[in-house]
Amino acid sequence: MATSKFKVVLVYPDLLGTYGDSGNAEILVRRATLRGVDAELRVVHSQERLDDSGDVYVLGGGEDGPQQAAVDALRRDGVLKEVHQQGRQILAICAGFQIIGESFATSDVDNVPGLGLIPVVTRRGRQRRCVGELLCEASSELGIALLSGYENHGGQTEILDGNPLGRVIRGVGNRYEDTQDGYLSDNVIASYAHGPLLARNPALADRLLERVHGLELESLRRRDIGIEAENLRRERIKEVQGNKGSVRTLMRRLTQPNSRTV
Ligand SMILES: NC(=O)CC[C@H](N)C(=O)O
Repeated sequence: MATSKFKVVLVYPDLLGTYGDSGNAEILVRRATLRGVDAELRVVHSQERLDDSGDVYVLGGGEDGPQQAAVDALRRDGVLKEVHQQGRQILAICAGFQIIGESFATSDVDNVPGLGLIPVVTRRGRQRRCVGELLCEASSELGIALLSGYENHGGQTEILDGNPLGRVIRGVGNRYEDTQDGYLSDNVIASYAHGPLLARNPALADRLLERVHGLELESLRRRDIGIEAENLRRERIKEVQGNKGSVRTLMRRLTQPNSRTV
């Protein structure tokens, strides 16, 4: 860990906080605390210098204007790039995902330089916006069967090198041309899924915590978690399945023993 206390840094919630994405940071702190970890949430607004002693940096979604303001401020600040190079963990949703890539488009500008932390480019979509429930099969290395979320974006993201977070079962994800959502590397988890993503998929929060160097986690007892998170997850997955496909097949995958979902 960067210091003796586990620290989650919520990056610019004044600009990047659509659909309750700031909740991802709260969930990380909560699930660490439940395991006896001394954890702290540090909220940094866009007028402040970014805290460079975080273990996880959380970026949410945003409309085009705030997204442009956020990338300008983050470039000037320089800390996110530094901590990424040092291997600290980053969770980036939607606009946050686009910002950490090589470039993205807004409704006014075709090619806004991103921070260049991950090799993805986002172009303006020519088809309708991607709006609605998003359901993905998670990358097998995560040991989670399904990821549930909600997407609302115009940008279309192409991965130039590396792997997505998941394969899209329902919805669009990165772009219409393929069935990928997000990006996964040793220290980046990115996705188009709001929800917030970690509220709908607490097992992903745990995988992220497990990636933090030096963080010792006691196992989480079921009674500490409550059944709300599981119910929310099931309800959203069932909702998607109401439109198309077999509920039974998906529910079986959701509850399969090796899925490690909680
Ligand atoms: N929900 C979002 O974060 C939207 C991201 C970006 N402004 C787009 O429309 O593609």
